[in-house]
Amino acid sequence: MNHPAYLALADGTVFEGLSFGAPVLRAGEVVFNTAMTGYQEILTDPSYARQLVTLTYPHIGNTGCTALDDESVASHVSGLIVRELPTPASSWRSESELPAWLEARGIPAIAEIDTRKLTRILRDRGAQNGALMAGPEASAEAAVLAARGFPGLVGMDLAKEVTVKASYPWTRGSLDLDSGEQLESQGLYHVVAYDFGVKQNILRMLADRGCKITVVPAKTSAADAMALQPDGIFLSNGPGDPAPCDYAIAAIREFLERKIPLFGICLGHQLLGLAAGAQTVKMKFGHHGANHPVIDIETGRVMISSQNHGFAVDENSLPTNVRATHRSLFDGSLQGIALTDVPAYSFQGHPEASPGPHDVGPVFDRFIKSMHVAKL
Ligand SMILES: NC(=O)CC[C@H](N)C(=O)O
Repeated sequence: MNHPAYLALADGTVFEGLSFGAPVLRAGEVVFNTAMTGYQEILTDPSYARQLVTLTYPHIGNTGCTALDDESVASHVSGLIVRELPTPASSWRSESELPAWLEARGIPAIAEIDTRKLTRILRDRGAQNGALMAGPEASAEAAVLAARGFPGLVGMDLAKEVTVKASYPWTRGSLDLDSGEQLESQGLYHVVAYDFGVKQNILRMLADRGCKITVVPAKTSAADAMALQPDGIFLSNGPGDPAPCDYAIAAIREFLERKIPLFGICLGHQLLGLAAGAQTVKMKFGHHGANHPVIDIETGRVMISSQNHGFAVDENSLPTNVRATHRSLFDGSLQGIALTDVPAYSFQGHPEASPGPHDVGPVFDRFIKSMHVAKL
């Protein structure tokens, strides 16, 4: 028997449904994600901290869960919102059912609500502050109060909350589908990767391209990072507003002065933009999905990309030494930048996909090439 669950928005709108995760109350920003696959990767993407994620695809949970699909050790998402209660898992890869998996991680989940109606609200009015309360004690009133008490993501530094406590090495690449073996990095380049909430597939894709990686905490100073003698610096994805992450912006400015190859993804892209002198803005409902077309401005090539962001670098604020390299074909927003005087690049979407299409994978190669050139 499923207990009741309530999803409340700060404007007082309440959706009543059934609980299938942990019996807890969590507040956050309510967003919608249009990806049709990859619920487990979404639920383990640390960039979703303090967000309640609505999946517009209705059949969620029917392939179960496996540790192989985790994008991080912990789950930081605040809650899950879906149309239908999950059916029993049917997949040879499945190790656990989604409801048990959510409960074990303390994540509340609501099903049997009208996710189309909710998504239309979010699309028309923008991402909303909200709260999800599930379990035998759940009440609509308590959910509304919690929704109204959530201050919103603007100004919230969450990278410092989800980052790793101590640095660690990473050399593991992707699973080789022919042999079933986990590939190992050849160790050609040493990359210091700032963990602002890193997704592991980024580390695997760097390892596949010959990088051995030292993952470091978000507040690592530029001097400490340089002491590790890296060939390049990587800035990861992560949750929250990039603007308050002043420690990271200061470190990136030093890396730019030293002209060391640098590559950023998502939050890392936004932080590079801020360090270079541009500004970031909060988007209306952001981009969360796995089919977003992005154009490479130089080549005219269009790629279908995975996206998950609610802030963006404002293209109009780019200083003269920063070039726009990619744009979203959904709303024209900036999707990539390159500095003209140093080998520093970044991409707003998710070239590592996971979940999503692999069209943008080659943007990693530009970083590898710049480390190769710097070593010559
Ligand atoms: N995936 C990310 O890195 C997200 C970046 C940032 N938290 C945003 O919402 O825009």
